[in-house]
Amino acid sequence: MLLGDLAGIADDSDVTGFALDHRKVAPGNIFGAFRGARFNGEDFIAEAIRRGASAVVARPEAKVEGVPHLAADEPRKLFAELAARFFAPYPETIAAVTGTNGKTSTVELTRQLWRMAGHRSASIGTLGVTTADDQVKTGLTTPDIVTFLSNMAGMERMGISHVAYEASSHGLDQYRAEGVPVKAAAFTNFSRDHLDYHPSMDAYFAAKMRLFDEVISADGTAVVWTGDPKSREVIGHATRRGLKLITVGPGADTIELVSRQSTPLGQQLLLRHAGKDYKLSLPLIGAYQMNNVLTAAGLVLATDGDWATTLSGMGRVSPVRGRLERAVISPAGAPVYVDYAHTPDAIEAAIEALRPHVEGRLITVLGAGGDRDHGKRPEMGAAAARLSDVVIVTDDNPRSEDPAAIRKAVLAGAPGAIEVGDRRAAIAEAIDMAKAGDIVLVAGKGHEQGQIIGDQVLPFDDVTVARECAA
Ligand SMILES: CC(=O)N[C@H]1[C@@H](OP(=O)(O)OP(=O)(O)OC[C@H]2O[C@@H](n3ccc(=O)[nH]c3=O)[C@H](O)[C@@H]2O)O[C@H](CO)[C@@H](O)[C@@H]1O[C@H](C)C(=O)N[C@@H](C)C(=O)N[C@H](CCC(=O)O)C(=O)O
Ligand SMILES: Nc1ncnc2c1ncn2[C@@H]1O[C@H](COP(=O)(O)OP(=O)(O)OP(=O)(O)O)[C@@H](O)[C@H]1O
Ligand SMILES: N[C@H](CCC[C@H](N)C(=O)O)C(=O)O
Ligand SMILES: [Mg+2]
Repeated sequence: MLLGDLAGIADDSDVTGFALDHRKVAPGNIFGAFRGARFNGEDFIAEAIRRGASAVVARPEAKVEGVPHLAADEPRKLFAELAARFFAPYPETIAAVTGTNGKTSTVELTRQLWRMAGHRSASIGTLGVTTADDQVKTGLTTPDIVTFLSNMAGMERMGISHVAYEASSHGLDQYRAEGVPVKAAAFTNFSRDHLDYHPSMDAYFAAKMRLFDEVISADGTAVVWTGDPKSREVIGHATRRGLKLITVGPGADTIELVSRQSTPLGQQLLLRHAGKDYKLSLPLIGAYQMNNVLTAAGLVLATDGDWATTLSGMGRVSPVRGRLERAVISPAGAPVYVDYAHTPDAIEAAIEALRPHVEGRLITVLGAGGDRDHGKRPEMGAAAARLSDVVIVTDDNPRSEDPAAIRKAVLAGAPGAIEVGDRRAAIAEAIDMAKAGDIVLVAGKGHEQGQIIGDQVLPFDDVTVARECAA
């Protein structure tokens, strides 16, 4: 039986699919009724059955009448397991990436390195589903489990053999990033974010560690960036699970970063692998991008990649959209960079990446998102104020909140900063004040194509706006 021994389902050939939202139930679907942040899915069970649900996955306490009740204390987990069996098969080589910052970059760079090694590869994450020829948006970093599994299965049918995906802490916590055989899992770093959702930093870290404790296959390989204060703890999780281990970064065993020097267009690295030293010219600026390239290389080695091909690939990677992307050079000659930094640590990383290239002043434009972690706002402001010469605080997706109150919270950490609510006006002001030798950093939105105000999404692209302001 395809779905195994499911109590009460006599013939699972009647199962036509899986639905998480009762409005999407088609006859024969298995409905997952979960208690969420806004709704209790159990309230929609009767309606889902009226629409033809063939069974319902829900907590034992839920009321399910007329169709089999597949009960579990953690129904999202059971639903993921059953859906995973339904949608199989999947691409042969799947890798996952977790960490506070760098997931999108790492999955994208992994996809590129695999492709350069001759594989048909794809990535799933904040940028959507990316293949060599296409990019389709999903709206979330880790899509819902049905979208995730059906995309994975679809890619297998398209002949894609290698997929790297982002496992966000929300995704891991809600069992929406699993069910597929994960051969390798990477950890990038850990710092403050999402404390609106997770009750504490420990809970946030624990959500991420599910990737190593449960999601990755037992015979898989953990790839750990060594330059983070949490790296040792992650290695502990991997070791306890009996995973193979690849470490990359300072003092690492597999790819050791021996030295690094910024150059005008990138960076020169000295790497040590298997006892030998190798020079690498990386065509991307910023230490953080190097971290992500090495982590991606670790994933490629963990999935049977060979060193010579991977090393040569690293020298040819393309920039990741919205990550230290040079949008334009201002009329006065100041480069304007767009970067997706939206955590205190990322603001620091983005500014540090640009600092070696600044002769005059570094002018940072930033805001913080509404309906997200409030505590990170002053910390983001403080990081920007400490490391920049001029800070302009503006709006970044206020969502349902009062934009002025969000700016006030950011300004609390950046007392000398200039406040310009309208994002276009803020970018224009930064570009106008920039002189030759200065650099402008527009942080927070990266690749995003809209400004979310209330429940409206107004078209907005930092790169385009910067070009228009510089014209
Ligand atoms: C807080 C959060 O993560 N919420 C996600 C979660 O929703 P939820 O389970 O809490 O859903 P809910 O709206 O309360 O509804 C509960 C259940 O009732 C069902 N329902 C609801 C209404 C109805 O009429 N009928 C019905 O059946 C829903 O389908 C759901 O199963 O599961 C949904 C489907 O899987 C997600 O769409 C939703 O993402 C919301 C929109 C969101 O904004 N999420 C962000 C915070 C997020 O997940 N971000 C992460 C990290 C970003 C990063 O990379 O840093 C991401 O992975 O994108
Ligand atoms: N390895 C890293 N270390 C520190 N900061 C980083 C690192 N990688 C990326 N960043 C910062 O984080 C920003 C977002 O990068 P990226 O999109 O790759 O991360 P992410 O983990 O996918 O983010 P999200 O949680 O929003 O999906 C970058 O623009 C940069 O400012
Ligand atoms: N995945 C992140 C993206 C944040 C991007 C920033 N522009 C914001 O809106 O805060 C989140 O949903 O928290
Ligand atoms: Mg991402």
